[in-house]
Amino acid sequence: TGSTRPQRLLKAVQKNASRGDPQSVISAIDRFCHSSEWAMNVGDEKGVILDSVVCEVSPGCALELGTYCGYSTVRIGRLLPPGAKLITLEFNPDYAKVARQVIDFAGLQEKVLLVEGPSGDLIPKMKEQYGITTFDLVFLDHWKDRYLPDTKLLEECGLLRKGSILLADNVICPGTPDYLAYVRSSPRYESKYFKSHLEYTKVEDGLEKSIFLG
Ligand SMILES: Oc1cc(-c2ccc(F)cc2)cc2cncnc12
Ligand SMILES: [Mg+2]
Repeated sequence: TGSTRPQRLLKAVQKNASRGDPQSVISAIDRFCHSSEWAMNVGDEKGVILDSVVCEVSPGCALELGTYCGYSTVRIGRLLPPGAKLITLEFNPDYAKVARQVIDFAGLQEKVLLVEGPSGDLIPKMKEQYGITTFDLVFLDHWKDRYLPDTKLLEECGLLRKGSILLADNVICPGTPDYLAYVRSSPRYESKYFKSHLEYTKVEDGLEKSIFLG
């Protein structure tokens, strides 16, 4: 039987990147996606915006919803301050299997905890199972119909604090209209749109950055 796209992406990392060098892992995946096969990583253009938000927030505790192959996990993990942790949730076991190997190849396994399962089930367990008080940064990059319910769940579970930052991918393409309407109209958020392009294409997309006001 043939390989899957995530497996071919992993092979490209193992072939073209250097073990323990996160930047080389990022570059190898971007090269694979530009020249070989498109894949739904946040990509290099939106990735620069992600990097700038991670550096600005400098989170002690971050959450990623939607790991896929671990590209944005590595982008975030490489910029975390010493002792900081990133929890990343992935529903698809085949994606999780590849992502673990990409994260390990980058040498970030001490900073990153990948948890397999549906975000709606895992978020309510964050405090008791992983000792989380609140998240300083949440990167939303999973199924578009889960952005709004998971955001409300984070609020209800007391996992956001005054100043927590939500950064959402794909708010234009594929689009998350209910989430955008919510964070842009709610008095509990201050929201800003960063215009960009769908990874590895010229199609418009962007990131929405929302500050939770408490
Ligand atoms: O960044 C992304 C892009 C796309 C996507 C797929 C097909 C298409 F035509 C356009 C966009 C889907 C995603 C699902 N989860 C997380 N991120 C995604
Ligand atoms: Mg995305």
